[in-house]
Amino acid sequence: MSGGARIAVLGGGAWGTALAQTLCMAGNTVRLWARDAANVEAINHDHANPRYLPGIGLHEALTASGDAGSALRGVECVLAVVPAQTMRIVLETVAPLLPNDVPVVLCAKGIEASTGQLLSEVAREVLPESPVAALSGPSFAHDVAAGLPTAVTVAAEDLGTADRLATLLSTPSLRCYSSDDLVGVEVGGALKNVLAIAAGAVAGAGLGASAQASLVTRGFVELRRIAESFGARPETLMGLSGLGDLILTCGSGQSRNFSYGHAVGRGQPVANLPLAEGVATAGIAWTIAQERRLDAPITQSVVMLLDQRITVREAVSNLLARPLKRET
Ligand SMILES: NC(=O)C1=CN([C@@H]2O[C@H](COP(=O)(O)OP(=O)(O)OC[C@H]3O[C@@H](n4cnc5c(N)ncnc54)[C@H](OP(=O)(O)O)[C@@H]3O)[C@@H](O)[C@H]2O)C=CC1
Ligand SMILES: O=C(CO)COP(=O)(O)O
Repeated sequence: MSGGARIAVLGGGAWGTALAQTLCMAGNTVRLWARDAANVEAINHDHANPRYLPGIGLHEALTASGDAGSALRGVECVLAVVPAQTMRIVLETVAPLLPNDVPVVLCAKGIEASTGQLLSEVAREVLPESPVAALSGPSFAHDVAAGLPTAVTVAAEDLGTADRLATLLSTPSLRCYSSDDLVGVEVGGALKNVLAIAAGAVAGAGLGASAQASLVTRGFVELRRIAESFGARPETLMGLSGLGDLILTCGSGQSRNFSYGHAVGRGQPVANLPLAEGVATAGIAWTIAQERRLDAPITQSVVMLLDQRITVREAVSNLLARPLKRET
């Protein structure tokens, strides 16, 4: 169990603040780095992050800084909690400030759209000397920040590293399981966001709970197909970071990806909706599926929907009209 460690969190959004909060509540010293001065000010002086975590009072020991060097000084672990598409630039910013042996735990869920790289591959390129891990699983920031019970997986290629980090990052309300299937944990977390958009779109279009359940189930088949092509283990995909997170995000309006899809399904404007990681991941997931000749019609439908090449009803009609096949 966590307690007494110095930990840095990169990113002052909902998830970074929530993780910092639970780690502080467990007795750790957590310093959060955020680029937005108003955010830093609100965390330090009002013990709040009203933009990203409205209604949550933050622990008084949680401090923030706009200076990455100060946030990283003397830490034994770094949590990287910025959107997937900005992970590379943030890691590049902190690279000169980070001692080699300090592990970096990637907490974002996505695939880098410009390269098709997993975030662990990005991290290894930018921080070749740092141990890299990922934290993923069914966990809404608001729930974690409020101290509600949550379980996630912490994965690293070296099981000893994963075990140590799972111990370091577990708190009385956040239970961390360890795994050495880093790729499996990462890909499951990234792809479930694409499926959450699909589930939200079906719900928003009013196509019924049966359609939603079928879509999520067949979407999970695609997730497994694509993830296994990366070398993910089936049991990882059946765990917290795969099926667990799929159940959470494909069935709750609390999910930003589901909400994004819901707005698309209702024909509402999406321009001002909060971050939906699945938007960036959908295109690259479909590209990867095509390159590897993997059947992924739901992923393809999400891409076409987001490009406004098809409506939700047309997408679902097309899926239903595919040649009948055995359930594999
Ligand atoms: N929210 C949740 O419930 C969960 C989120 N996640 C994952 O965590 C990741 C982050 O999500 P979340 O915290 O919710 O996102 P938010 O949109 O709440 O916050 C994103 C944060 O990242 C910062 N940021 C963005 N770009 C940069 C940059 N180039 N340099 C420095 N900081 C930057 C933003 O700063 P600024 O305010 O200045 O723009 C903001 O503080 C995502 O991959 C998400 O899928 C995982 C589990 C749960
Ligand atoms: O990943 C999450 C919960 O596990 C958060 O999902 P959203 O980004 O869709 O809100």
